[in-house]
Amino acid sequence: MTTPGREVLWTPPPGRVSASNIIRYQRWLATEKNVPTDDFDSLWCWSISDLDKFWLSIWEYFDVIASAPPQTVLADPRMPGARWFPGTRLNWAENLLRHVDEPGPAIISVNETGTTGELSRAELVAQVANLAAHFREIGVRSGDRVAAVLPNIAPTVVAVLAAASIGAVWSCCAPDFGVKGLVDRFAQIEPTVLIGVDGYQFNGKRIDRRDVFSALLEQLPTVRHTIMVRNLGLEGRLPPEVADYADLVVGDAAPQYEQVPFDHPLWILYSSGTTGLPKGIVHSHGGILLESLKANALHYDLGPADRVFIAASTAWVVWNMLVDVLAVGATVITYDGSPTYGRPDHQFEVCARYGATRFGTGAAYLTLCEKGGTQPGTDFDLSRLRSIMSTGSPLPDTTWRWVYDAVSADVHLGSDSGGTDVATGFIGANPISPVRVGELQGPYLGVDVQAWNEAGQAVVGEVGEMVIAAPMPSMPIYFWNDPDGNRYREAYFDVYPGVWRHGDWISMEADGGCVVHGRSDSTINRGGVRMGSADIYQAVETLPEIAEALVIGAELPHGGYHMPLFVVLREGFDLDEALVEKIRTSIRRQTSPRHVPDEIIDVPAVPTTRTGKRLEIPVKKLIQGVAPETAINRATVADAAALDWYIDYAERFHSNSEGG
Ligand SMILES: CC(=O)CC(=O)O
Repeated sequence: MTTPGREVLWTPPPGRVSASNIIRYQRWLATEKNVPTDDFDSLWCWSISDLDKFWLSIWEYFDVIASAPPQTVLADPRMPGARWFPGTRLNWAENLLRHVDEPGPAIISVNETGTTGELSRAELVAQVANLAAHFREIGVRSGDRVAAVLPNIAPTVVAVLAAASIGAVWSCCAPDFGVKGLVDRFAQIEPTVLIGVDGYQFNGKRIDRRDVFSALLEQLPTVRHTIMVRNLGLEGRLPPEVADYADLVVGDAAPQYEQVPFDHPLWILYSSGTTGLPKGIVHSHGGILLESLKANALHYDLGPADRVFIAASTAWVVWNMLVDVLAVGATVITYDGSPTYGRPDHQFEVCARYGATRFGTGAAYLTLCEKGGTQPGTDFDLSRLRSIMSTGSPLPDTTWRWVYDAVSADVHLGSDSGGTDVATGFIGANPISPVRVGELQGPYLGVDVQAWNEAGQAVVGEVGEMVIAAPMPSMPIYFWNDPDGNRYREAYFDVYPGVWRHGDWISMEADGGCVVHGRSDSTINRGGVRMGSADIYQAVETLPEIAEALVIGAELPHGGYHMPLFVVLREGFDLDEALVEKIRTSIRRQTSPRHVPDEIIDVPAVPTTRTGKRLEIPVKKLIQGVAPETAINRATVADAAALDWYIDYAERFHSNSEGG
């Protein structure tokens, strides 16, 4: 539901606005390019009205290192297949490692019990150069795939930079993946190098993954070279064919960067793959570089004095976004362990201890801290924290308020929505507009984002399909093993040819902000009224009795419709009549009577992907009678046992409806 005139929670102080990168960029645009803009909205309007000038301005303003300067910006604007900066040659890693003379470390490595080390900027450059020299020595060539199963630790950052520096294509999974999940992804891309880890830690336990590494290797016949990172320092010698990472990053190799075409593949990320084999999403050196310069400097206001902490799994695109902060010279704080180690607000403890100026996390984590009654602003010294990025799912209104009450009254809280598909946001934070409760501050520069009604018209103040009407440089260059581009087209362009449909419901608000209402492909459409699940979660998950919820609407044979709401109760509560009524009332009041579900069911857990997205579509399919093996790929589920309850429920639901 859109609410006009949402309450302003934070207004950036004038001194902070005038010192921001985006204001400096605006001044430069006015004086050097004769493009005067007054505020964020006018800057955004200009950025999408002249994509060529906008993206060229990003290239020039940030002085991209390249061997051939751009002659043309957007050579072909058609989607899919837009062609950016043809003829230029550059390297993403070279541009990320250029800030070697700035003060402060490049990487601070943290695990559950404290710091495990720091890498200076010069050390990072040297380690990357030595690992890259090893890759060259063993015959890895531009375009070869380097696959890694590594946690969020410094060697992972070194390895992605080293692979990219020679033009090899990087692909990483987190070490908590099982063998099947790893094979599903890596067998497709036929890597020549596999980098593994002896183990990782989680909640005080040291988890040995050497068996998984061996089992994976057996199923990847293309791998010619293996490297092990001894993260836990587990006893025992490595088999002779496995190189020890620690030996490969020392030496005196000079940095050397292979300059590649703008659209040369940088890394392969994966779609969630909940209903099929995960799709390999391929991004380019140039696209990711320009996007990270723009987003980190202009939207997140980061520079060399910043320290960015995100305890993201390496399987989540947000980890790639963490590495990308090196593009503006910021320090990366990596984290290996449980994000809630010892106490729910442990991540704030890490922010305080290591002086993070920016903290990125999932909305669900902030809500967990809120529900746990934590007061990080009182318990820890968060005086250096300037901004928080909440992403992954919409942030409930109570959590927006909690951040300002319990974390800091003077922090720039941004809720950002984008995805693996573009390795950035489409809509989210900017440092010069007010922060309003429940609202993303606005579109990202250069992103022609619109909400379309059913007639395909752009609407304001109404819920519509989120579309991106013009290309962005960081859109995928292609999907892996998709020679005719069919899978790419089906993923984004099957509804509106030539226009990217992302699959989210949003509203563009009259005040310039945006609201995300949930996934449009899991839309609840009851009697012709389309509703986003996020509005229902907002009404339900703010109740103290409810820990989490999942709602779906399933079209059934013969025109039937079933809309169950699954709730996980907090300890000490029962789903009695009174609570059922309370939930219904909350939904009715905060949304509308049509949003009230048919049934409210107490469940042990909400199944999610490994990156914490609720599995609405697979659960909907189960309830529509799709066989479990078709409805869901279990290897992609964070806790496969959580799903079994829904499989049983769907069976019971079907036998009851057949019987009745
Ligand atoms: C930036 C994002 O939107 C990250 C995500 O896909 O969760």
